[in-house]
This record gives sequence, structure tokens and C-alpha cells, in this order.
Amino acid sequence: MPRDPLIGLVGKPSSGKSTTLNSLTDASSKVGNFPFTTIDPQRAIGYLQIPCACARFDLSDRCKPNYGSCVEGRRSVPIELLDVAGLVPGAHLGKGLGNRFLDDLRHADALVHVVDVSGTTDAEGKATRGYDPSQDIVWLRSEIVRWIQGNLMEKWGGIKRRHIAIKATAVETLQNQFSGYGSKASVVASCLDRLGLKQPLQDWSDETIEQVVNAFTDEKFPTVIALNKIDHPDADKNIAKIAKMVDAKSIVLTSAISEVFLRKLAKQGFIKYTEGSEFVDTREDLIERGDPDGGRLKELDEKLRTRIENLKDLVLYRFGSTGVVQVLSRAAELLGLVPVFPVRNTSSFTSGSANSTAVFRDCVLVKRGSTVGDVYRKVMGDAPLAYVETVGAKRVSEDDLVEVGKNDILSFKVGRA
Ligand SMILES: Nc1nc2c(ncn2[C@@H]2O[C@H](COP(=O)(O)OP(=O)(O)OP(=O)(O)O)[C@@H](O)[C@H]2O)c(=O)[nH]1
Repeated sequence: MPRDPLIGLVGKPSSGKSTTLNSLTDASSKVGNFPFTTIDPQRAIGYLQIPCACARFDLSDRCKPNYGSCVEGRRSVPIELLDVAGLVPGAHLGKGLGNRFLDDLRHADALVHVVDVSGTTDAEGKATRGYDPSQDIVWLRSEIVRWIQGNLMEKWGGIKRRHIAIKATAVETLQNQFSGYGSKASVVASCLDRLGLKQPLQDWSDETIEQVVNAFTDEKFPTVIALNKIDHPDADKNIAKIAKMVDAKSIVLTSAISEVFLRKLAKQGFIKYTEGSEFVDTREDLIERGDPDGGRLKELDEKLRTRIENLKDLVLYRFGSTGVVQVLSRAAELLGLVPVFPVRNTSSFTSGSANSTAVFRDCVLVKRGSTVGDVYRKVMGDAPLAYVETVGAKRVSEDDLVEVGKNDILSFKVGRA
């Protein structure tokens, strides 16, 4: 059965991982439900914002998700996050319990690397000034590569002997080794295709093996670089430097501390804040716009008002948002996640309970390239499948691909066809 996607948060101590996690997981405005049965202490639930299917049919007022929430067609879908703390240079050699932390990474489908872009913490997280944070991007990735390579090299002699003895292909032999990282043969095959290696596996040099592990790391752990602490005055020059080094698609600028602050004030009734947006309204703003009640918000004291004004100037107006919500959206993009809406009835989009008019109660996230059959197995397990319908009772085949806007609203009919 396909697993739920899992996003790992990595970064050196004091880069802002916990603050980012808190800002992503604080479900203040959400119903707080999530579909995962066992949550170990390292795992948390974040909310991925997606456009909901209800908006396509003008049914937003009846959209009531079982898990997460939906506000005017913007749906927050629960997604599991894994906190991988304690990565420091030398982690692959066991420094700072690094091996244990790296081992946790195996289960992640994508990574968010939280980088302290203010340059006020060194490689080990100690307070400093003027540190170059681009170094963190380099060493952290290299720790992951060296950890995977180390695990492979430990057994390389035996791997080669077996490879020759059973006349295996390079894909078979490597997949055998990489399956522990949740790899699939297709992932290994596409890495090797890309590299176009000529020599047989038993003749690979250490450099070739490193190339293979690098390609595998790219494929298995697509990474969003969250440049955090953009509110700090030293951040700008570091952002400019990193932007020249790293693919723009993988960078998101964040101020996790600002997101935590805004959500807290919203929860306490001081402001209206749409999570992930640039919109913050105070009581005065709303009165000015003609609401005599000021949205029933509380009055702000001078200190809080100044903090909000500063936050708007330093973060929201300059960068468009605190960036935190975009971190998950970007990870979902890199992974190519497709939201699929299982319903009972493909005309009313309800879920079956006789007197309920609530629509699109469920939503599951699957990887790009998944078929209708994959979604079926994820949702229904081993129950025998009769047939599947999409919008307007149109039948679809188990082998059809699911995409955004196509075969992404499905009704599974159990039993014999
Ligand atoms: N200026 C600023 N400070 C931040 C931001 N995010 C986090 N911090 C501060 O950075 C420090 C470290 O943040 P944490 O979230 O505890 O960092 P961590 O990566 O979880 O650290 P460890 O638990 O040691 O691994 C704290 O003092 C935070 O308040 C931010 O966006 N801007």
C-alpha cells in the first residue's frame, strides 16, 4: 500500500527548525484532526495548502473536510513532518549522535533544510556574527551523501562478489542496497541513465560510486532550502550570495518567528491574519474600512502595535509573506504531490451518509505518476474493486493516471463488477 508522504526538517542547531515546525503545526484555526494513527514524538502534523475541488463546482460553502480545513476553496490538508534535529558537520561519523539522526531520514520523501541566513550562528549553532550560511547548504548535503556512501562502501566487496555471481544488473544490485531508503528500482534506473556510465559495476572507482550516490541523493531527497531569519538586518547579503549558488526553485525565504508571532496574536483575538498571506488587520484597520465593531478584535497597546508595524515593514511588505506556508507548498511541488478527493457520489460529491450535504470530506496526497489503482489501494486497502468512477459517473480504468483536474475526484465501488 503506498505510504503517506513524509517531509523531513533538517538543519543545524539554532537554525530555527523548532520555530518553523511550531509555525507549521500550530493548528489554531484548524479543526485539529489528522488521519495518522500513530504519531511518534519526532513527528508532527503540518498543513499543506492546496486549491480544493469544491471551488471548481462553486460548493465552498458546503465543503467540510474530515481532516484539516477548507476556507473559500483553499484547503489545508494534513501532512506528516519529521523533525531531524542535531545534524552537525561530522554527523556521518557519528558526531553529535549524527548517525542516529541520519538514520531517521531514511523515511523522508523530501527534505526542508532550515538555514539561518542571518549568519549569526556558526556551523554548530553557536552564536557568532558574519558567518557565511552558504557553507551550511554544502556541508549538510555532503553529510547525507557521505552517510549513504559510507553505508554502501562498508559492504562493497561483498556487494561486488554477489553482483558477479548472480549476474545481476547494476539496477538490481543498487536497488537491493538502496531499498532501505525507500527507493524504487525506477529511481535507481533513472539515476544510472542520467549518469550514462560505461563500466560494469564491479569496475566502478570510488569517484564513480560517489557520483552514483550524489545522483541518488538528488532523486531520493528533493530538498527545499528555507532561508530563515530574513527579518534580520544581515540576511540580505547572504540571500543574494545563496541565490547565485542554488536553483531558485528550491529556495524559500522565511521568518518563522514572525509566523509564530502572527498566529499567536490572531489566536488571542488581537489581529485577523490569513496564514501564509501578507494580510494582517488590526481593530483600527477594520474600523477605518467601515466595520464599526472592528471585527470584534481587541485593542492593541503601543508596544504590540509597533512590533506589528515593524514586522510588516521588514517581512510582509518586502517578501510578500513570512514564507512558512510556502515551504510546504514548495516541497509538495518538488515531490509532485497530487491531491485526490475520494467521494461516494460523483454528482453530488457527498460521502454517503444519508442526510449529510457536506461535500469533499476526504483528500489524499499521492505522488505524481500514481494511477487510479494506486489511490484505490491507498484508500481501500485490499478490498475487492468492482469499478471506479470520476465526475458525472464516468468510468475510469485502474491504470489511468491521476492528475490535478483529471481523475482527481474518484468514487470506488467495492465488490464484483
Ligand atoms: N530573527 C529570527 N530569529 C529566529 C527565527 N526563527 C527562529 N529564531 C530564533 O533562533 C533561535 C533558535 O531557534 P530554534 O527554533 O530553537 O532552532 P532549532 O533549529 O530548533 O534549534 P535546536 O533545537 O538547537 O536544534 C531562537 O532564539 C529563535 O527565537 C526567525 O525567523 N527570525
